[in-house]
Amino acid sequence: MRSVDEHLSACLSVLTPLPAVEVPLPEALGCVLARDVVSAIDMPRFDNSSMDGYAVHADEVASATEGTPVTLPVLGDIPAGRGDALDLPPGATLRIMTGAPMPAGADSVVQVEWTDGGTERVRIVRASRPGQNIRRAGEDVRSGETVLRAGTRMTARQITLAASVGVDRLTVHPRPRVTVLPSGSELVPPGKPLEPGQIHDSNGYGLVAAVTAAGADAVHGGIMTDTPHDVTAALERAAAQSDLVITTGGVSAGAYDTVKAVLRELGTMEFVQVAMQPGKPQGFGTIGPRGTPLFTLPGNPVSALLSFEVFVVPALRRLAGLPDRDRVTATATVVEGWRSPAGRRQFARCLLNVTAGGPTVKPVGGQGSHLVADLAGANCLVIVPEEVTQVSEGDELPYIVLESGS
Ligand SMILES: Nc1nc2c(c(=O)[nH]1)N[C@H]1C(S)=C(S)[C@@H](COP(=O)(O)OP(=O)(O)OC[C@H]3O[C@@H](n4cnc5c(N)ncnc54)[C@H](O)[C@@H]3O)O[C@H]1N2
Ligand code: MOO
Repeated sequence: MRSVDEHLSACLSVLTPLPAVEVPLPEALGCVLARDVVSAIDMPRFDNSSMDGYAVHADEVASATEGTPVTLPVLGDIPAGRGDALDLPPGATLRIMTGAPMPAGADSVVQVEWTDGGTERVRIVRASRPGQNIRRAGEDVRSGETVLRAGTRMTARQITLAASVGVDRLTVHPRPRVTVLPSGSELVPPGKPLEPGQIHDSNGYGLVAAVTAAGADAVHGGIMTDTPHDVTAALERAAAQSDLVITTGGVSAGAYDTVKAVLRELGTMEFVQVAMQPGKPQGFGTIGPRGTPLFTLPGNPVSALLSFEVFVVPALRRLAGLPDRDRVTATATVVEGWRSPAGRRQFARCLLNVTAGGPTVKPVGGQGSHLVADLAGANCLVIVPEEVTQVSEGDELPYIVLESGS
């Protein structure tokens, strides 16, 4: 059997980031920048007020208190967006709004709460230091500065920055387009009645959700029945339309394991047994004229979703242009033991509890590959090394956090 790490390395070795494309800013969400973003402007663009108030000469209001207010004439208003060059002469104020450009000569802003709010004359009851309530040109970003580096993933924060510096198109690695193809003649979509021997397709729905949660674009390509013609047509269509294809089912030792049979003809595939539990039967390769990567995940729903976490999430990161990442960042103390198969790395569905004494884990019911209710109740996967057959209370084990269900 191949180790988990060997199989992951073999899959990743044929994957490279998707070719860069230029997209409108809103479409860049979730994508990884392929080119640096350089600002052509200072940010703020000009000295401006951070408060609604009055632009003043600080030395003229230095003595202002509730008991000894300073009263000055108000020469006019500067709303945000006013663009004409204004001067503040000595002995006067201009009413100014948040974000409005500072008039030449003024060196401070008194916020309106420290005044009587007058429009002809204003009574100021507190001093304001030089520079107070002024946001300086270029203090955030300098013109010519690289504000976002290639390799950065675009979230709402980076979109805000790009928009602020006026960039409306970005060069990015696109979000991978993924087609999920569940296989099995017993499968019926949820919402449809079940005839004897039939079950609902859960892998198709679960994996589309998992792909989306991983930041890629997913489509359910329809259920493939166990006929070679159906499987061939679905695989060829998916390979032509996608950057990655995921199938489930039909790859172990069954007489009707059609996916495996068809792919032996159609693609450059490797079917292996991986020393893990769940997720032993795995396949990876490329199909179609574009060499579209393809994962054949096992059909058992728990096996399919956990294999996705272990192998497909790193593959999607690679295609999206993100660096490899070790998802194990901590260990937790076991508070209730369980058994693990000899010679296989177990990904045990557990409940993680972060306590004052540190994180603890305990198993959620059974570890069978068909137990989807227990899977839904888990919030982490504890990784039990290949040589361990009994996990005991007090053991310290690494874990992967799953997306929170609460
Ligand atoms: N003789 C052997 N039998 C099996 C072995 C083995 O080594 N020798 N391995 C077992 C393990 S481990 C797994 S995992 C499964 C994987 O089998 P397949 O990938 O070929 O999947 P299927 O046989 O098509 O289905 C397995 C199971 O999962 C259900 N299933 C399939 N697709 C879906 C779906 N979209 N939604 C919900 N449930 C699905 C299917 O009905 C079966 O119950 O093989 C073991 N057998
Ligand atoms: O290895 Mo299978 O994936 O346990 O059920």
